[in-house]
Amino acid sequence: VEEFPPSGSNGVTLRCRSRVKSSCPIQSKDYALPNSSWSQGMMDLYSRFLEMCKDGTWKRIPSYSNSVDHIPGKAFWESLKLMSEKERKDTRLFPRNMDTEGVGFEYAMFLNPSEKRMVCLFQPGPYLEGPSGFAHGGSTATIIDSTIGSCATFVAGRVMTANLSINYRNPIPLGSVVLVDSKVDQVEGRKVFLSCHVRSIDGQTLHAEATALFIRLDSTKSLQQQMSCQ
Ligand SMILES: CCCCC/C=C\C/C=C\C/C=C\C/C=C\CCCC(=O)SCCNC(=O)CCNC(=O)[C@H](O)C(C)(C)COP(=O)(O)OP(=O)(O)OC[C@H]1O[C@@H](n2cnc3c(N)ncnc32)[C@H](O)[C@@H]1OP(=O)(O)O
Repeated sequence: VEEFPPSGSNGVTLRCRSRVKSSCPIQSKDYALPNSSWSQGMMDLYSRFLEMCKDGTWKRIPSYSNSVDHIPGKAFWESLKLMSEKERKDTRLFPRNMDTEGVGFEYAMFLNPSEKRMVCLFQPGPYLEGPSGFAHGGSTATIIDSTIGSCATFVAGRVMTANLSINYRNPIPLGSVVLVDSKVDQVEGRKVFLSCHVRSIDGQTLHAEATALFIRLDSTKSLQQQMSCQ
């Protein structure tokens, strides 16, 4: 069974590995669902975006601890050949590397396919501290890269960050909620140019702005193309 994005409300996607009989599904936990560490501000913003998903304008993007679990359709099976069982078990996406809820990266992404836009609701926890009481700039770079990267992945398929340029305008208080808003500006051959703004929920504070260049790695179809075929 393959679903993308998953339609179930429990956030659990069932998939089968090619080397495993179909009676042995793998359950991947979706981390982009509310948990008890989410503040009221995070919950309100999440509900607002869920509401905007109802007419199909926006799509909630599930978040798993391993990048291969994000790849739908044929590419998913192909990717399994490229990654051993051991690698699957022993690796984790960097922003999903902490088990305790609320201490690290709490985030959820939403995609607007027609605008080629990905937003991320981000609540940085206490283990992301840089300056006292504020998020480390590296954690801000990580969430920007992940949001922009997911946006580029949606539009172009397998990509890598070639350049990421960030201007830090105002520090992000730990435990606050910010909106990371990214979009594809231009695609030229293998090059995908994107931009991003990180703002407070009320839009009054600009925390950071960024531009990025991603390079498409191969000729696989974009996730957008794959989704429209399903
Ligand atoms: C429904 C939607 C679902 C969306 C979500 C789905 C999935 C999400 C999945 C998982 C989510 C997880 C994370 C999100 C995704 C990503 C975030 C993390 C991304 C990273 O954390 S990634 C690690 C850091 N990243 C690197 O570790 C890159 C090291 N690097 C290289 O691996 C190579 O460098 C490479 C591949 C970049 C290029 O190498 P290459 O050999 O393929 O290509 P080449 O060098 O020929 O460049 C081709 C043309 O780009 C120009 N060019 C290249 N680099 C440039 C630069 N820096 N500035 C200006 N121009 C540049 C050249 O000048 C040439 O231009 P021209 O063709 O005009 O001459």
